[in-house]
Amino acid sequence: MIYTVTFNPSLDYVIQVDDLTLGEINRTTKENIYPGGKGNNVSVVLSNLGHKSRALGFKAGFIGDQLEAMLNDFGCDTDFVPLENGMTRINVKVKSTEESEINGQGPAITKEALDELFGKLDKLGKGDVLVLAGSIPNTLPEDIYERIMEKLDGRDIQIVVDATKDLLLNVLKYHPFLIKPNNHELGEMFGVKLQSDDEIVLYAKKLQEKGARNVLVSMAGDGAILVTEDGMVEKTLPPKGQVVNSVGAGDSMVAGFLTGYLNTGDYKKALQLGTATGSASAFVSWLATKEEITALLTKPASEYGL
Ligand SMILES: Nc1ncnc2c1ncn2[C@@H]1O[C@H](COP(=O)(O)OP(=O)(O)OP(=O)(O)O)[C@@H](O)[C@H]1O
Ligand SMILES: O=P(O)(O)OC[C@@]1(O)O[C@H](CO)[C@@H](O)[C@@H]1O
Repeated sequence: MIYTVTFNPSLDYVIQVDDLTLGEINRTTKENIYPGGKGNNVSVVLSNLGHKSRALGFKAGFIGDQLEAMLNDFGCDTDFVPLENGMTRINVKVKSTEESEINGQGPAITKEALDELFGKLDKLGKGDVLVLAGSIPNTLPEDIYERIMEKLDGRDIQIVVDATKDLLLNVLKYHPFLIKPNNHELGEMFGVKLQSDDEIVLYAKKLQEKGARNVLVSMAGDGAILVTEDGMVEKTLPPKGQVVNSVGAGDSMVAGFLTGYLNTGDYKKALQLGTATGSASAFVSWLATKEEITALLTKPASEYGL
């Protein structure tokens, strides 16, 4: 079974404001509300690609209830821990001449609620896949992903971590199956600005030296570079298209990569499917469907087990 964990899920309010001006009343020309949070997005796209998963995390207030209902409508199984106080956040994504995002702080997570989540995670075992994705509310300790991985260490669970800075660096000693920083996040972790593919590969390998098994570095419109545990270094370029909403492109890439890998056991195919899935989501108003993804594949979908 695949499990995703989103510590700070959201509803995403995606609005088009043609000419955003700070300090003025701005009017939208388009608005939509989608379920959000990185792990939840991975669950939605996995479901679109035919993989069942269970979305874990926390929900609070009526926004949390709505989030869960929307995820269930999109075919995702959820098992959220309810929080007694606070409200699941609403993240605002503004599409104008540029894309801007305002992400909420999110509700406080109590020790009891955290224990309940750990109780659910304790049931995972051999053959399960766990995706830990996104930021954590500032009420939680920075080592929370590390604690989860320490608890699950040695159970033969394939763990994917999509996080930044110390949240990611601290888990590497537990040998995550896959990590997916983008090129900016990779540079930030080492305090450098990465200028070339060679530099990206060099720093991806440094993350492997610290314990990561496979490192997938996404580069938005420039595609992605994968460095695998068996020494393969592979770059893909994204298909051409018009970006409509790139929120969730990275999460889609993770879902596509996992699907490709689980269906074929082939890292190269996983990278190709991951790239097409990321781009397919960037080219539509929300996370891509299977049809939208397969339309961007250069080989028959059956080659990826779809
Ligand atoms: N402008 C674009 N054109 C084509 N493909 C894109 C574009 N932006 C993203 N993608 C696809 O999505 C993948 C992931 O994108 P990106 O590197 O932006 O991830 P990210 O930074 O984790 O994104 P997010 O946090 O918004 O989900 C890219 O490797 C590419 O395949
Ligand atoms: O605040 P975080 O956890 O870093 O990111 C949250 C978020 O921006 O990530 C998703 C896209 O990847 C959105 O659905 C969501 O709003």
